[in-house]
Amino acid sequence: MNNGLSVQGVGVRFGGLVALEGVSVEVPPGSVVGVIGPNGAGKTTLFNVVCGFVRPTAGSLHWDGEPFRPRPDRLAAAGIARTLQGLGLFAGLTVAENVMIGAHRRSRSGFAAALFGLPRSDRDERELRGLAAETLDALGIGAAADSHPGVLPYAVQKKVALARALVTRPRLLLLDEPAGGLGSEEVDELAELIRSLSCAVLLVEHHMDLVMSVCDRIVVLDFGKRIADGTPAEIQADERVTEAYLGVAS
Ligand SMILES: Nc1ncnc2c1ncn2[C@@H]1O[C@H](COP(=O)(O)OP(=O)(O)OP(=O)(O)O)[C@@H](O)[C@H]1O
Repeated sequence: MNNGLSVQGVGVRFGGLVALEGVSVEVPPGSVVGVIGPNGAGKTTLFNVVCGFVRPTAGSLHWDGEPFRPRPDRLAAAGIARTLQGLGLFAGLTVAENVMIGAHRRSRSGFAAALFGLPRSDRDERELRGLAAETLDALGIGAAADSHPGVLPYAVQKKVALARALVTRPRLLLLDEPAGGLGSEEVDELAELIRSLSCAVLLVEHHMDLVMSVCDRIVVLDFGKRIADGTPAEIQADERVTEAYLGVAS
């Protein structure tokens, strides 16, 4: 079994509807793997399986060679972080505090203790603040640390959500449509950022230019099945992929 994430033969049924059938995806350490496909192809369902939001009805997952039953609340401890389509930021907390929530697993007494000023949390809180500031700086938004998310442009809010994921120093980052709502310059910036990451990335995305420019490999889903898996050049030349997107029967 390879290191990294391995999804093997995964199937998901919602009642009578087959959302995924026999889908396999490998995400080796340090690689960027994209998942694309027309609307309803099963991309989000696959993402939710890896996050532990949806339990597969068939197949298996392995993480670093070990059988893996993901649970959303245990992802960070496993070295996996995610961002979701919605930003999920807390409007009443500052940007720094939002990012600190992502880092709380590194703290002994926990973010809640820091937030409510419980004993022995001072050092942890300082450590968390330092980590959050470092991560925000790395994303070029350190100046926004004390702002509330609501007053910031959408693209900056997306970076805050990304900082909250990256502050855990994950070995695998799961991104669900990170380009959604961004302008073309912002997407270019996002591409550069994804390329600069040292962790592995599983990227579910509609934005073809982004997927083609950052992915080492791309998996294409259609009606819940994997119809192609290859390099961006291979995927662009694959007739089955063009047919799936154009809705032409193969
Ligand atoms: N919780 C659910 N209950 C019932 N059916 C669902 C559920 N989630 C997804 N589906 C169905 O499963 C199929 C795959 O949906 P999914 O959202 O994974 O596709 P997608 O590729 O992410 O689509 P899009 O690009 O539109 O986001 C669709 O037919 C969808 O209606």
